[in-house]
Amino acid sequence: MTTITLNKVKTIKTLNNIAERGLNVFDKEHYAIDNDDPNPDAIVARSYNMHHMDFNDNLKAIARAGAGVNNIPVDRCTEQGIAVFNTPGANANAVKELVLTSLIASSRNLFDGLSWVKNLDGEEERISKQVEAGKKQFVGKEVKGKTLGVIGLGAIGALVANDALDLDMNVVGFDPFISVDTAWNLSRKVHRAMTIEELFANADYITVHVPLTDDTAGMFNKETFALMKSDVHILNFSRDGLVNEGDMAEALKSGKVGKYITDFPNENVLNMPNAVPIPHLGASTKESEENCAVMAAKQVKDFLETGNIKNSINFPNASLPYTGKKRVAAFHQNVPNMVSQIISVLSNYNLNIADMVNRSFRDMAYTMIDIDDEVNGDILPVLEKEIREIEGIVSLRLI
Ligand SMILES: NC(=O)c1ccc[n+]([C@@H]2O[C@H](COP(=O)([O-])OP(=O)(O)OC[C@H]3O[C@@H](n4cnc5c(N)ncnc54)[C@H](O)[C@@H]3O)[C@@H](O)[C@H]2O)c1
Ligand SMILES: O=C(O)[C@H](O)COP(=O)(O)O
Repeated sequence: MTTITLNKVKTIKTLNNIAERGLNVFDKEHYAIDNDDPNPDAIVARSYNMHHMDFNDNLKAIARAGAGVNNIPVDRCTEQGIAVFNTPGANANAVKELVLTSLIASSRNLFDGLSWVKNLDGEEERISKQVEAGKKQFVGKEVKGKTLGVIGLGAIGALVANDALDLDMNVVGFDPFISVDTAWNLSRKVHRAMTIEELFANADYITVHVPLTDDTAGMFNKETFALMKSDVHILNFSRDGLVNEGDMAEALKSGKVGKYITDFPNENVLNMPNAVPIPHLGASTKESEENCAVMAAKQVKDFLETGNIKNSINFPNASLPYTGKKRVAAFHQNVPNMVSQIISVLSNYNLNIADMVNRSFRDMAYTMIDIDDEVNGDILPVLEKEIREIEGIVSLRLI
């Protein structure tokens, strides 16, 4: 359970390189960035693997400055009442640009050509002779008029799909859970595949933009390769676990898959001919790193200071204008009578309610209650103790 922190400097720990502009969101009067503090109030991270970490009792929030949260033990955070945030869309443009770059570059055999030319030596005249004689091995294909299949039409997939139309490609998209916002932003020229099999059957290039979950793990495997066109190019800027790499090696060897462009190099991929490993550069632009860091920091700061929640993946979104009145912020099980029990504690101390919000997300719920009256500091610890003792309360703050 978290403890109440009143007017003390809050500590933020970072686990990766976080852009300065983001860290500056935490003003020095109220926050310290301290990576050695064993008891931080919040963690800001990127891809750091947190599955092996124990979280301190005082930890209230973890912000992933980025999209994928498979590096965070989200269920354990929920059990401990720690809010986990990410930054939807903040790095989408950076990824889109690299996807389109790689799509064309690999189709034109640019990566192979570049490494070949770097190894040429000799006099200038000899080099140019070798170039003119050797370039035939890198004859590529134009993307114009070909079909791109986009799996996952979220922040990144939708941008890729729309821009690929401007390359005069036919675009087929598949996303059974597409959000209303994304659907509005998607060009009508993107053909909607009703099944993933339809997309596999028609695409010359496939790019995947879905999170790694139990449902999506290994979605590229020998059964699904069998449904694809020969010489299909597959681009994976999402996560390595989406691909069965043993099956991919076979598919590359047989020519079923012509190229495998992946942002997630590992020992297997480095040894696969026709794999193009990129060192996880999808989100690595100054703009994207700043967008993600600023968004993550603002969300954490707001949560710590007001209890308001935006873009959490395990707490419900909840917001109440913060007036400076004493606020009860409780994360609890989504079961009957929780709110009434909290209110009953307040009533016992004759405290009137100014405003409140209660939101639920799956099995959990979050309640914020603003107290109308000036609350005597002496009763705060008693209030805290009594509310914590309500069965089903997971974490509590009096802000
Ligand atoms: N390479 C990088 O640097 C980099 C950067 C950002 C994100 N990513 C990865 O890309 C993923 C997508 O990022 P995003 O910002 O577009 O996320 P997003 O949440 O905006 O979009 C994901 C989309 O996938 C869809 N989806 C989920 N399961 C699906 C399924 N089985 N079939 C088809 N669609 C499905 C969802 O409905 C959603 O629209 C992230 O989860 C992360 O793993 C990588
Ligand atoms: O999921 C993401 O946002 C990306 O994989 C980016 O990861 P990074 O922040 O470590 O570059």
